[in-house]
Amino acid sequence: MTSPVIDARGVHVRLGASHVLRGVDLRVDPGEVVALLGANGSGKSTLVRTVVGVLTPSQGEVSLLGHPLGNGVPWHRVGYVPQRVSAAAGVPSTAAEVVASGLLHGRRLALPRGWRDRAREALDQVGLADRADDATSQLSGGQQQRVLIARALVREPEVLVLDEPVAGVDRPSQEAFAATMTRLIGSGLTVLVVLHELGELAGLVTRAVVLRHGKVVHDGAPPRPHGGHDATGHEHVHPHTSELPVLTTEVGLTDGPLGTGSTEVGP
Ligand SMILES: Nc1ncnc2c1ncn2[C@@H]1O[C@H](COP(=O)(O)OP(=O)(O)OP(=O)(O)O)[C@@H](O)[C@H]1O
Repeated sequence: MTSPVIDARGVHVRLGASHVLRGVDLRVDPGEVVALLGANGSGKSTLVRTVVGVLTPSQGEVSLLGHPLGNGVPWHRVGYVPQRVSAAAGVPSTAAEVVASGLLHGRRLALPRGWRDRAREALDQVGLADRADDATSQLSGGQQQRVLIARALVREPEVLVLDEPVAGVDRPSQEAFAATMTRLIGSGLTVLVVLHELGELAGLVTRAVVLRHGKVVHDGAPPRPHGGHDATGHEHVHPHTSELPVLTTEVGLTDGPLGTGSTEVGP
């Protein structure tokens, strides 16, 4: 039997007074592309932050690449793109420098030889090679997000964990990102990705896990795009109504992974 790349069992996470994750099991096998879906506040970010060791479960166990979370995890084989944060915070740095910081891990406190070329190659994968020497503060929010994706890719990870990687990124950049992912997945990359809509990644996702109130309510086939609402170019500008087809009906839920009242879904 294949060893899972990500193996979370019976995970509970409490943040302050909130019991956010309530007994989550999540297994991701090599080569899978698993989308994590769910309404706002259902616990998606909390789960991925727990998987990459940012948060500690109050109960349950998490293994990554066969190692229980802790010092033994080969972090250099793991890429993580957090939910949208500015790549420009703190000390002023160029896009290439931010990307190169992805080459630092564990005890590696000095950049390896050739880091500039590697950073430039990673930036090229997200269509930003020409901005390598620009200060990140001069980049738009969407471009900064692409810098963070490049920072995760520069390690040439075996597993990539992404929290809404294309939120706020324009359609051409989403397409470029999907093309890069297609190539990496073709060469064996394993992916766990939080998404609000499958969008450009729909064709790549092999399985969907839907969270609701901190519990897994679906683990199986990804929802099919329905009525065109997940299609390229669709404008997500209006709220759900009970008559509208939602992703949720595809996965047999009474409430949607995107949540009633979300503005994500429409015909
Ligand atoms: N530091 C914190 N302290 C207390 N509660 C928190 C903290 N961080 C998150 N939460 C709560 O945990 C719940 C889950 O949050 P989380 O960010 O994991 O949801 P999400 O599914 O990723 O949502 P979104 O789609 O909006 O990004 C929310 O109710 C949130 O308010």
